[in-house]
Amino acid sequence: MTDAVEFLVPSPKKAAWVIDVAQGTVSWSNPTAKNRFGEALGVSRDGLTYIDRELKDDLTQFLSQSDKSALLCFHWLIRDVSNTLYRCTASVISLGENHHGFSVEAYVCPTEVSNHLPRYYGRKSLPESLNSLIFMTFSCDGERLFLSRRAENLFPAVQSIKDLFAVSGAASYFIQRVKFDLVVQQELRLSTSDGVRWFKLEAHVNPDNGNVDLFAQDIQEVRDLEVELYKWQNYDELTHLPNRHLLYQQLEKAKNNATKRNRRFGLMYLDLDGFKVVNDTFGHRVGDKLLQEVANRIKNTIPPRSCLYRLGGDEFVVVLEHIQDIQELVDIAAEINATCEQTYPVSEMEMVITASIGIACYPEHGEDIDSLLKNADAAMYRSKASAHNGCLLYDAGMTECYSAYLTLGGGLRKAIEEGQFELYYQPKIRSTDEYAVGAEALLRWHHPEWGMIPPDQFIPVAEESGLILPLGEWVIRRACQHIQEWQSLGLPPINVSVNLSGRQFLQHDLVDIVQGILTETKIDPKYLELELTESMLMSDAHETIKKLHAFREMGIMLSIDDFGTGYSSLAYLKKFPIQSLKIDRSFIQDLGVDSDDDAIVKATIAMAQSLNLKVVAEGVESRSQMNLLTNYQCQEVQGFLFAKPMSSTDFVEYLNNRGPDLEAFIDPETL
Ligand SMILES: Nc1nc2c(ncn2[C@@H]2O[C@@H]3COP(=O)(O)O[C@H]4[C@@H](O)[C@H](n5cnc6c(=O)[nH]c(N)nc65)O[C@@H]4COP(=O)(O)O[C@H]3[C@H]2O)c(=O)[nH]1
Repeated sequence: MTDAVEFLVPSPKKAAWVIDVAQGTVSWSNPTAKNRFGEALGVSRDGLTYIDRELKDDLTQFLSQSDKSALLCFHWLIRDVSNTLYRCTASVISLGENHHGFSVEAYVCPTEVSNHLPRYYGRKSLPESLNSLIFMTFSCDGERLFLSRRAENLFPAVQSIKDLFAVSGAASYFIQRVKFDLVVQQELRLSTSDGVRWFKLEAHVNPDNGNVDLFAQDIQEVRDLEVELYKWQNYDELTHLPNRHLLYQQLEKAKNNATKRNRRFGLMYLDLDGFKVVNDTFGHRVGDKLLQEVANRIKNTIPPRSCLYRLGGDEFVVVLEHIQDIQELVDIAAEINATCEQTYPVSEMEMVITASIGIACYPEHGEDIDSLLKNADAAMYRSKASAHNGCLLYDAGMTECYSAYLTLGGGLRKAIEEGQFELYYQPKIRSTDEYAVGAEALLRWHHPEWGMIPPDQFIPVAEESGLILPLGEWVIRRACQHIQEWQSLGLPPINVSVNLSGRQFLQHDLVDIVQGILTETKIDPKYLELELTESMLMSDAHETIKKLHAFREMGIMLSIDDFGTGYSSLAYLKKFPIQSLKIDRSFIQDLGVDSDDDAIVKATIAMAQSLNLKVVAEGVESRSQMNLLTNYQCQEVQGFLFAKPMSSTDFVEYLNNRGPDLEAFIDPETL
């Protein structure tokens, strides 16, 4: 195969030499010939290089065929010092009066050709000797005169030279060139009995009769290889999308077009949220399948004038040319977000994955390709840090945030080691008597330089980097230690809920870790509650149910957080052994103002009760919201109306004032 490629792209430094036939010597050779062939050119004796005896005889005989020999070349095979096969092509030249020689050039010879190549041609038996090659002769008018056996098999219907060609325009051009140049070499597509294939053609006009001798070499395999190579360099193997290499090319073109025509084009940087977790948990085969599905979905969502690229991993870029205004980009990104988040049936699972998108527009957000890419990337990171499955348009302040985001990752690691984290507690209030009967543990990071960093900003970074696993374990341990401390202070035992992150929930030994912490802190498991989100339950129902049952068997309470923002299917929730659900604060916010939210909250509470689930409303800020929730028989509430999250010390004081008396205390589990 390599031979064939080399054959088509001969080295710029061709080996060439001249043979004096009468003397049987190489009378001149260029350095390439000397270096490449050494003694294969001939044996050195008395300062001369003598060619092989047999070759001398053949050349002499060839010459003796009078003038006819000059019309064709004499060919033979030779091996270079590294044993590579070359084809020598010798043309008759004059070395003085009645003194002839040969000018020789050597080309790498593909093995498949060498197998069929006769030692020479140009004698009477020429056509017969060429039967295994694709050789044809046409009259000066292009009429078929002779086809070798192999040519006959390939082109049985050919009557005229132009019938050979797949494209008639190419035929006329080639024939015209042959007429003018007399010797033509060209790569063209011919119509064979096997379909259209690429050939390397070599045509010579016979000066005696004007006939055209045509040699063809089938190079379809080489072409296929070249196409493969192009695909390999420019397309992603998994999704078949164009890759980074083509992206840069298209961006350059898009920029030039936009500058010339005073137009805009847009760039979207897409990164899947938590894809690493999918890969780590379900393996690369499932991850790959999911990537293919996502890529297909995005491809079908974007407008026809745009193009999707895969940069690698879970990163994609969309380029959109001819944008009228920036809002168009935002709308398309929102559409991508919406289609991405639908479930994906992968390996008999209903998988969920979302994408964070950063948008940059030329020329507003960068005048060169690198700045545009960098800024779209920064916007994507910003979007990911604020919430998953969102999109953000770049603005100049983001580059700063971006570097802060990157340093957060490193800072997080140090923060765990240096104990910069603290758990705050927000009371959960029983609606009937407004006593604090539980609390939610909320993580706080006291950064030595930046002060308090809210969890919304660092939890996504911790998720992405995997640091959520040690951090999440620390949260569960610390919450259990506090439960134990409060009980030893004589406070009524209350239930404390801890948020689990998606990646943490997928951790294969999570059940063992929690069991270890319970044993270590010696608390009754019923006082620990794990808050899960709907999307965690959707990823792999079978594994999830197994894990949830293991927690339930240990006596741990389970709840669904942010209910209403995901699948909101109560029927689906029936499958899981959970005890309560928390209505997301976005529904509570407009309670009494937005009748839709009222209806949703009312229906959720009613349905949850029919499933024997406790309902907690979060984000209660006003008395009117509280009154409505009590009316709808929501059992517990949480919100700034009662208390903001507070440190453990403050919470102890709070419980002393607002918690139920020990005697009057009702065990939360009996609610
Ligand atoms: N506007 C308003 N907000 C209220 C009100 N009542 C409570 N909140 C806030 O709502 C969030 C409730 O927590 P979440 O939905 O689980 O949402 C949490 C949770 O998803 C995540 N998070 C916090 N701690 C942890 C943790 O230890 N592990 C994990 N995985 N996530 C955590 O960060 C999110 C945000 O936590 P926070 O900033 O502490 O924000 C808390 C809380 O301060 C109210 O009346 N009005």
